[in-house]
Amino acid sequence: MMMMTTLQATIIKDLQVKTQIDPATEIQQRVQFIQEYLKTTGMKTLVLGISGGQDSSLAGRLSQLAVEGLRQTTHDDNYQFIAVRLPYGEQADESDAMFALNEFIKPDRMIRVNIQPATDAMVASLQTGGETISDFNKGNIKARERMIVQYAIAGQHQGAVVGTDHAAEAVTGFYTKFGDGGADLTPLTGLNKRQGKQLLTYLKAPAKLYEKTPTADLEEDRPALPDEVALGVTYQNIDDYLEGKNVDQVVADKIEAWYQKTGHKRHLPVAPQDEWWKN
Ligand SMILES: NC(=O)c1ccc[n+]([C@@H]2O[C@H](COP(=O)([O-])OP(=O)(O)OC[C@H]3O[C@@H](n4cnc5c(N)ncnc54)[C@H](O)[C@@H]3O)[C@@H](O)[C@H]2O)c1
Ligand SMILES: Nc1ncnc2c1ncn2[C@@H]1O[C@H](COP(=O)(O)O)[C@@H](O)[C@H]1O
Ligand SMILES: O=P(O)(O)OP(=O)(O)O
Ligand SMILES: [Mg+2]
Repeated sequence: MMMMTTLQATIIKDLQVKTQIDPATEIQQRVQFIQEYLKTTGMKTLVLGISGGQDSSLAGRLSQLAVEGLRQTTHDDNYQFIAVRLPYGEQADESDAMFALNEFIKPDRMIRVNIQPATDAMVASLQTGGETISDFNKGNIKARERMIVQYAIAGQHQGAVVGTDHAAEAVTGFYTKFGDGGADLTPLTGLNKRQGKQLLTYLKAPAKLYEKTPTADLEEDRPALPDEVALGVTYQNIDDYLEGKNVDQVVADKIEAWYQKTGHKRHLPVAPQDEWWKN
């Protein structure tokens, strides 16, 4: 076991993680944040891809609660949440996504777009141009196609794209840059994975939504690859680390290596005047 290091303390501060949370307060503040963002920007809708996983279930429900509250206080029915199903062809766990939508999120509207034709066309065009795309890299194209669809829908409906990034993903940079990392607002920022579960429990989400194994499910060679296998550390490890608890040195080293390697994802593109990347 190691004691908390300076780097661990810096990461916790940078990612704005609280050691302990009050779920009711977190939900109220995060819903209020979404509402203030819409009112201040003049945007009317929220757009978010729903995979059937924990994070989009939580961000989706908070989005729906936010627009319902706005409709009540402003009497403006243009405030709407648009949930988007974005399968690549037939999604193996499609029933989980529909369960999340119908039994918990209950969005105003649902749109389904199959990202397979666009993804495959891009890979084929790259092949024609002389670039053979690996299965892993194709996975990132899928995540970016999902981003394109969400922005296309947002563009049609005065919408803002909601991102599902949170501290337990941000610390390892475990998302596709400008793919699922591309969004207008991220209401889950600062939460770790178990705090997300606490919020879902408070919201009376069916347990299977937060007991599901987290996966990006982007690779065809390794379908439904658990995030924890890809990362080499568990979310329990990551959550403990982010709460300032003692974790094994080997675990801390792995988390910190991911953090250092993915700093570029937590910043805007680098300009000549920037210094942060030299650290
Ligand atoms: N669970 C999830 O949330 C989720 C979702 C999607 C992807 N993923 C995972 O996230 C990872 C995404 O893959 P990735 O990180 O290889 O691809 P990425 O496209 O997100 O990031 C790599 C790209 O970032 C740029 N880059 C790399 N190093 C840089 C640096 N030092 N400075 C500036 N730019 C730099 C380069 O353009 C490089 O191609 C994969 O492991 C994937 O499975 C997880
Ligand atoms: N199959 C999917 N349909 C809709 N939206 C999806 C799908 N897969 C991923 N998403 C969105 O991307 C983020 C990130 O997913 P990770 O599992 O964390 O990689 C997810 O929250 C959805 O908004
Ligand atoms: O982003 P999601 O909803 O797919 O959740 P998870 O990361 O747990 O798969
Ligand atoms: Mg997922």
